Amino acid sequence: MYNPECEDLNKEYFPSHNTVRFQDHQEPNVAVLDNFMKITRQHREALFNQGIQVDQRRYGPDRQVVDIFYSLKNSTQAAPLMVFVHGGYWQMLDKNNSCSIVGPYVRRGYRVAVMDYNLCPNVTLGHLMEQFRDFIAWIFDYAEHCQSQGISFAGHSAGAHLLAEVLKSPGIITLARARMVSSIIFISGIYDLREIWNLESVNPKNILGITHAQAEALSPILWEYNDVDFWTFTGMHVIVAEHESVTFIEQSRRFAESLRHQGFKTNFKIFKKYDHFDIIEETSDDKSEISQFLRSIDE
Ligand SMILES: N[C@@H](CC(=O)c1ccccc1NC=O)C(=O)O
Repeated sequence: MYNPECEDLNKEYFPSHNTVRFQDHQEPNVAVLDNFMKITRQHREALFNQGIQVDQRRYGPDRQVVDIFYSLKNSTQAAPLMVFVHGGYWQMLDKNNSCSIVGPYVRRGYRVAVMDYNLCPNVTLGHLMEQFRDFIAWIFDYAEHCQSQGISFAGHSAGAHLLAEVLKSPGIITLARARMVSSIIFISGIYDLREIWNLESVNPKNILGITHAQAEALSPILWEYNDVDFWTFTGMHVIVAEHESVTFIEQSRRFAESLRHQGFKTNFKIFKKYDHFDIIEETSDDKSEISQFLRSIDE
């Protein structure tokens, strides 16, 4: 249990119920989510008015596609690559809601990959994580083909959970590949599935298709990582917003502790004033706290 004083586990695991914005709305939780959907779509549209190009690639059947954003003006094929993995409890959202981070990185000369993945219940969470490994293999092949100057990964919420796979993919990650990765940014993630696998609000009618044993096996906070020495030069950044539930903040803190304890170079930070949603929305704004932080990682 991450919040010993918790009265309602559903609220702990429903980020929209922990916002302090939209308090003049009848249902702030609905308003914050509607706003997130609207704003993040606008962020994608705005990219095309700034002369940013996109190539669509496929890493598998169905929804397994990646958009690669770049600017013809200020990036070559060998530009550093930022890869973003969206959240939505493995059952909602897509790449079109997930482009807020693109503009600032492209303006700094990066290519940015924003991916879609198959959602539950079309796949089980176990199957989704296998397919995510296919994506990891694909994106490293792509980066090698482009001779990318480096790769960074960022994942939000359930996307941060998926990202932990990068650290645990023997056979895909070689020493040379790990050395290409400058940073992995875990944003407001969920790393322990033991409390949610049978929580009706998060996993209604078990649409994730997991058993208790799988919930444990699919929890990065419980993993023992091999090849930690591959990652000596990679910074792990576990960050979380202030206006999240105690459970979300504690999951991030303990995940960071687990990574650090196992030998990864790990930074943990709570972002004041943000909630689960504007911590992503504001990545579109070069001047925001979160964008300044993301820039500081590269310096
Ligand atoms: N139904 C959830 C939505 C949610 O969890 C969520 C929404 C957008 C991005 C990430 C989310 N959560 C975890 O992946 C809520 O109301 O908080």
